[in-house]
Formats: sequence, C-alpha cells, structure tokens
Amino acid sequence: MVANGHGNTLPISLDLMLEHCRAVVRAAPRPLIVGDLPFGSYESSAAQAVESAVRLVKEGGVDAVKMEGGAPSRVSAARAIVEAGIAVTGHVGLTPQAISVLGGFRVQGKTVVEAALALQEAGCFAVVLECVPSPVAAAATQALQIPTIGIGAGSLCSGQVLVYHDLLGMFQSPDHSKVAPKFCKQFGNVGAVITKALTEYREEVEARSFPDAICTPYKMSC
Ligand SMILES: Nc1nc(=O)c2c([nH]1)NC[C@@H]1CN(c3ccc(C(=O)N[C@@H](CCC(=O)O)C(=O)O)cc3)CN21
Ligand SMILES: CC(C)C(=O)C(=O)O
Repeated sequence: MVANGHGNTLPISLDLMLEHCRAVVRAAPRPLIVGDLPFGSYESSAAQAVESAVRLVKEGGVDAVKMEGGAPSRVSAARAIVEAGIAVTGHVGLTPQAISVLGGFRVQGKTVVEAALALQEAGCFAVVLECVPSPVAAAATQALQIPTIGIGAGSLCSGQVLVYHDLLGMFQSPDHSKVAPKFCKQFGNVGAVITKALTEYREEVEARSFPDAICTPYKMSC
C-alpha cells in the first residue's frame, strides 16, 4: 500500500501483490521471501485461501505466504494452505486488513496468545504480532515454539519487521506522515535527500547549467 500511495491496505489486489512479489524475488534471490495475501484473497473459504497462496508461490515465486487473523475460520484456512504444501506466517494483534470491523488501526491484545497458539497448532512457521502490548508479546513468544515477529510489539519478540519506507524516512508529504504509525522509528531521512537532489536537478535544468558539455558527450560524425 505504501509503495502505491494508498492510505490503507484494502485496495491491494492479488494481481498487484503478484507483481510486487516478482520484483522482490528478482532483486533478492537468496532470502526467504514471504508474500502477503491481500484483503479479499483468502477470507471466503479455505479453498480460496489455498488457491491464492498457490498463485503467490507459482506466479509470484515466493517461498511462503502470510495471512492475517486468528479467528477459527482463518486458522482453518492457514491449516489448509500448510496441508497444500505452502509455509504460512500468521499475523495477529492489529490486522490492518480488518480496519472496517475494528473501527480503525486500533491496538489489540486480549486474544493474542490464544490465537497465536492456534495458528502454531495449524502449522504456521512464524507469527507476526502487530501493535500488541510488550508483556503480551513477550508471553506469546514464551508460549510458542515458532518465532514471533514484532511490529509495534516491544523488543521481546523473536524478530522484528518494519515498513522499509517508514524506517528510511522516505515520506515527506503530510499525507504520508499521517499514515506512518506511531511505533515507527526513522533510522534515516532518505526523503530529505531525494527532495534536495530533485530540487537541484530542477534548478540546473531551469538555469540551463545541466546538461553541460560533460553530460552531452556526443560529437557530430560528419
Ligand atoms: N506507513 C505505514 N506503515 C505501517 O506499518 C502500516 C501502514 N502504513 N499502513 C497499514 C498498516 C497500518 N498500521 C498502523 C497504522 C496506525 C497505527 C496507530 O498509530 N494506531 C494507534 C491507534 C489509533 C486508534 O486507536 O484509533 C496507536 O495508538 O497505535 C498502528 C498501525 C501498520 N501498517
Ligand atoms: C507486517 C506488517 C508490515 C503488515 O503486514 C501490515 O501492517 O500490513
């Protein structure tokens, strides 16, 4: 959603996700690549979930998939995908694709440990914990044999994930800073570097100092 300028994850289609997965797979052939099942591609039935996961692996080239939710229907869908031979990462706590029923991007916590245990039992190899109080995330990490990957869930998870654009500080526009969650830390300010470079480019084009002779190396041949 961030790469495509959306304010939330709901508009992302399976076809768009496939395109992004292929780009990532081309750039990074070695790491374990997990494709996220987008909203609308897995909720109707376990069969729909398997079908979408198979597309992400077959056409997207990913090694595993991630899907949101810990309700019984989602646990069944995760189990069906694993039984089809595809590794699944679960995702509980704040599940951004459920903002319609949650009433916004709200912190969750109550059923996190139970849901994570159910996803482990269904065969998930890892589980994302998003916007969960740190003691709940720590308890889930203790209770599970599979790794927990935290985002806004404290430092006691097995691993961490953060949206690349958020940690690099790629956003300059007020619209984008509105959608960056408060758990994010900016480890760089790439947006300022981009803005500075583009401003200098425009200034030199307008002043006709770019392109200069060095950047116009072609000679008349006759
Ligand atoms: N740029 C970006 N980074 C993300 O990590 C991200 C997105 N966008 N969009 C999709 C989801 C949405 N995410 C979010 C968005 C906002 C909060 C947030 O600040 N929530 C408030 C609660 C607000 C409320 O209760 O209404 C909080 O206190 O954490 C958390 C996660 C995480 N994801
Ligand atoms: C794991 C995170 C980045 C995620 O899937 C989301 O917030 O949509």
